[in-house]
Amino acid sequence: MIDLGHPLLKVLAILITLILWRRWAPASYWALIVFPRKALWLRWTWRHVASGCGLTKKRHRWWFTTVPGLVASTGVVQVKRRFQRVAVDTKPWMGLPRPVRHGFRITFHLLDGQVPDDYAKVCERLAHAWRIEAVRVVGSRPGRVTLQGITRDPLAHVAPAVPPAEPRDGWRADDLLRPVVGVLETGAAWRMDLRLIPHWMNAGATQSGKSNLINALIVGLAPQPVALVGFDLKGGVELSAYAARLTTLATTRAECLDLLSDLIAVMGARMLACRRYGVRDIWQLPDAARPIPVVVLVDELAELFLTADKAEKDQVTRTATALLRIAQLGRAFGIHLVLSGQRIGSDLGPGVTALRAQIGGRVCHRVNDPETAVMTLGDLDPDALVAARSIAPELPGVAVITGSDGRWYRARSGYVSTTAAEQAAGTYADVTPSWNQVAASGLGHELPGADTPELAA
Ligand SMILES: Nc1ncnc2c1ncn2[C@@H]1O[C@H](COP(=O)(O)OP(=O)(O)OP(=O)(O)O)[C@@H](O)[C@H]1O
Repeated sequence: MIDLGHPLLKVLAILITLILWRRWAPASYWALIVFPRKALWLRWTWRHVASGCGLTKKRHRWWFTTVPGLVASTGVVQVKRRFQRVAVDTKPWMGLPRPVRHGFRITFHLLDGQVPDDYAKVCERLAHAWRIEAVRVVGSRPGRVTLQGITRDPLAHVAPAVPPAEPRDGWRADDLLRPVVGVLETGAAWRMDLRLIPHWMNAGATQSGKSNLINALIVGLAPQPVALVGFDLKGGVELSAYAARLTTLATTRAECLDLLSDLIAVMGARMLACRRYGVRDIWQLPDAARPIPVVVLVDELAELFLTADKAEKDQVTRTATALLRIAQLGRAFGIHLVLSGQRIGSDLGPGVTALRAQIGGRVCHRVNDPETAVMTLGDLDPDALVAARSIAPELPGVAVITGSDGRWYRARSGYVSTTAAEQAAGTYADVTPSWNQVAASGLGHELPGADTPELAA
């Protein structure tokens, strides 16, 4: 007969319960079992960790001790008296760690002379010291910085993006040009905010997830009153599936050049309208007079810059100049670029380097060559480069991106199959403005002086 009260059986039952709890409800297991121990340990070791990571500062303090030799243990001064003014290492004040999904958050008070970037620079050191996957700066306000410790990669499993089921359900006015395309490593939504960062570069090796991001963008933008324009230099194989929601699609270099000229003409007309109203950009225009925003999706940017002979060189120069003009002026006039490609290196010509300087939004998926990573992220932070170079091939869709706060983040797009994106494009086909509507939108609505010859033209 088994004695159910036997201590060994009790221990076994507790162990099995813990294992099952951890497996089936990892979030509550983390918050109630693992986190309290971790939080105590973080507080207990903070002085050593802060000192090891270079976050402490020397401060002079009055120090009283009954055992003078003890003060020497700070490694600063040898004192003979019991009451002494000594230099000691001061650690930044650490708030109470708070559990979050996949980790914890802690707010620190910055010591005088410190800035949040000092913490961003030592994130990798902190992650090793705390024995966790990663540490990121997730917020700051005057005198405070909040760090998030990530205990396991939250990007390993990201829920697929679900296209809105009902037409017109898909967006709110606040979401205009701010589609959610995935999740950030911190667990927050990855919003590709075209209003804040007007142009984006989407780089990555083959099979790294570039097209998936375009699909997620199509699903996010399809319900919105925006014009989507496609440049598909892969002969249309990537974007033609979404033709129902595209205002126009160019598939050859000549077509691209014509379309770029048309976009520049539209931009010129919008410029004139803004001037007539005395405003700086289309977002300051009255709602009725605001032109339709245009999002230009370019697939395989390198194809636009490759030259085989002299005749093509002229075409490429004109294309590069047109893209650069849109990148420079497009934000104010509601024309946004999303440039995708495998190679976005300076070997494609000086046009690419100049273009990059105008593109604030960066998405760097797994890349084959360091130069594309440097080209995409190089002016962000050396740590961003390291993070991009270490994206594993088995995690397509993972990328290093610029966040709305100007910092870099690891993120992963929500999986969107071509079929789902095609379906979304079909559902919202009736939202698609024609090219004539795009060109004429916003012009002539009670425009002061609309009858002037230059505008009428
Ligand atoms: N966020 C994601 N989650 C899960 N799977 C993804 C994700 N992104 C991409 N994939 C998968 O990875 C594979 C490659 O993705 P995708 O076609 O987007 O890559 P790509 O960079 O556009 O490749 P190529 O340059 O060859 O067209 C696809 O099978 C896709 O289903």
